[in-house]
Amino acid sequence: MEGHPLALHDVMFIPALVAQASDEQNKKWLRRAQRREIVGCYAQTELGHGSNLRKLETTATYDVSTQEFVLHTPQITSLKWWPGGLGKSSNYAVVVANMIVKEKHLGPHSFLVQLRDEITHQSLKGITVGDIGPKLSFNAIDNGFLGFDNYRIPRTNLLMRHSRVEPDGTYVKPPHAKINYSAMVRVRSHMATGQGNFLAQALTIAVRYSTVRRQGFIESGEQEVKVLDYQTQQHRLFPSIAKAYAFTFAGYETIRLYEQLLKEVDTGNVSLMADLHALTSGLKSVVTHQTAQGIEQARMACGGHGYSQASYISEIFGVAVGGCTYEGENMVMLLQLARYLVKSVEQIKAGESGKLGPLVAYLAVKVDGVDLEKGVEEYMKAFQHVSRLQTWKASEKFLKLLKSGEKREVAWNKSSVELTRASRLHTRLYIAETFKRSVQEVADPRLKEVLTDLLHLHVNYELLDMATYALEDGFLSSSQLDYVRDQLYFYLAKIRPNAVSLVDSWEFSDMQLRSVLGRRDGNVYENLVAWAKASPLNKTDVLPSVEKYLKPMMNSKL
Ligand SMILES: CCCCCCCCCCCCCCCCC/C=C/C(=O)SCCNC(=O)CCNC(=O)[C@H](O)C(C)(C)COP(=O)(O)OP(=O)(O)OC[C@H]1O[C@@H](n2cnc3c(N)ncnc32)[C@H](O)[C@@H]1OP(=O)(O)O
Ligand SMILES: Cc1cc2nc3c(=O)[nH]c(=O)nc-3n(C[C@H](O)[C@H](O)[C@H](O)COP(=O)(O)OP(=O)(O)OC[C@H]3O[C@@H](n4cnc5c(N)ncnc54)[C@H](O)[C@@H]3O)c2cc1C
Repeated sequence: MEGHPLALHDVMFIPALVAQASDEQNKKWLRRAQRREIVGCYAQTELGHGSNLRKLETTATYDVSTQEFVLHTPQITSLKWWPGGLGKSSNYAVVVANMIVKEKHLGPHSFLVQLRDEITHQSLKGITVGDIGPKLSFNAIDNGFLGFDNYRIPRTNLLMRHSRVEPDGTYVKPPHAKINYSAMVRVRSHMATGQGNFLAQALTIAVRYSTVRRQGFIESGEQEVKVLDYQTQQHRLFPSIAKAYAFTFAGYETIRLYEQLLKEVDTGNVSLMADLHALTSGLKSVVTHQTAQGIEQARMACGGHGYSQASYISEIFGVAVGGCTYEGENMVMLLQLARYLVKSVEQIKAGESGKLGPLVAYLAVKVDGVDLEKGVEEYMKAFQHVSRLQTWKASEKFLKLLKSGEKREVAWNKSSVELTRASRLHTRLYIAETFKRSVQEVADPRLKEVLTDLLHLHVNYELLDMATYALEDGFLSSSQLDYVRDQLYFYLAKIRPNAVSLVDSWEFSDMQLRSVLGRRDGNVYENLVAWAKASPLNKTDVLPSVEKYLKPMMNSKL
């Protein structure tokens, strides 16, 4: 859970080679990387810039006389900073640098760079590399810094699957300007399943513990109740169980799309790139945020013991919440999706609705009202309505500011909170729709019934959470919202008997969970005592600090 120093080798280094190095280059590098003869990382972010890639400062200047690139770190802010596995483990890196050929700045490009000697592992001359120090979590990963002092690499170390620099310095452009961002798009495509998994771990711990923990009464005179029987506890945990399933289903879809994109790009078709970028930008942001919230609620649902490291939930939280920042800070990525939404609105206004992609076609179709009692399809229409309403409002705000003479960037900034709201609603619609589609495809009728209950819980919870938007233009009445509330409480109670099975079905082993509270056998109290006794502070009855500090204080006459 704390991460692994070679994680980025598998998660980004190899995928960057697969997607960006030419077949010829990969004959040299890929097998070696796959066999772990070389260990790599993905070095893009710098001390001064992470979000705004166009302003990366590390330069790779082509020297036509030697047919080499000269990598250089011009100032302190240009140091690579954060890459996982860079500090101590990697001897190679895919380095993203601003490429300069014949004095022309050609923007960020990826290079394979050797950092350390393959035998001694010592850093090479011209390279400064090290670890950036302890972090909130992920402390088994050596996130690192890296500087170059006019460090030379062969021309052929530019990853040349999509763009090339010929020996004479002729630049051959890629088929899409952002094709070199593919390693990030890949991780973003996988993040919904990854985050769903983190949320599932925390929920497994909290739900199991909530059936062991007895406290208080619902009806007087009986045995104290399992805390999972409280409606508030169910409300805290069950909607997140639904989300963990929903994120996993949505993630399967984005992984499939990414695989499809890879194949299409290889045949020169880059048409899916904009759609997948918009989709994964929004999904990564919403999923990481809701996962962090869900894990924190799971921790609190365990009361005092949730705060102990014995719960292990704090470590899961620390790792998962990193996802709000890595692979694109959430606000920044929500605004990437917003660009796509605003463009879609502009297309509709220009009478080109027919050109809209399937995920945004609903923006052009108005619905007057819904009958929620008819079922989930009507909820989908309600989600579409709130997302459409907010997307149009935010877009109109931006377009009006533009028309009034504001510069594009200023108008964008003044509309950005509203735009991020639109992106979230659009993404939550996507999650609900993929959840619905996935449940409909389940073949086993008993499984389908339980998952359908979760789906109903999800759509009621989500609609209630978006109620402000739905009430704003009178789309939903307050009596409809009362119906949604009643449905929500109905499904909380209906799911209760299946709650443990729903979390057990994720099949985390005790070794994976590392939680005293979440033990499969439920022997929480005995093991909490054993865990506490094993604390380093309990190795001796009297600590040295007693002689050193406590006694002088206690014996002092002052
Ligand atoms: C089995 C595999 C497992 C996989 C992973 C599993 C994950 C599960 C968790 C397990 C944990 C494991 C370890 C943890 C790993 C952590 C690793 C972290 C790594 C990193 O963080 S790497 C660094 C990541 N950095 C970023 O993400 C930076 C964010 N910034 C950007 O991406 C860009 O700068 C930008 C997108 C915000 C803006 O780019 P730019 O300035 O160049 O572009 P513009 O804003 O001007 O936009 C111009 C148009 O280009 C389009 N665009 C941008 N990007 C793309 C893209 N990628 N694809 C297609 N199109 C793109 C914009 O939309 C614009 O289009 P428009 O038409 O003009 O609107
Ligand atoms: C655990 C972890 C692992 C990482 N691993 C790697 C790795 O392997 N390789 C690698 O290269 N990098 C890695 N990173 C770096 C990571 O990708 C960046 O930190 C991330 O992209 C955010 O960029 P930043 O730090 O520049 O944030 P900043 O952009 O400085 O964000 C600060 C604030 O500014 C806001 N902001 C910035 N730009 C805008 C904008 N245009 N509009 C509105 N608001 C804006 C943000 O929303 C945020 O609130 C890792 C980071 C972490 C935490």
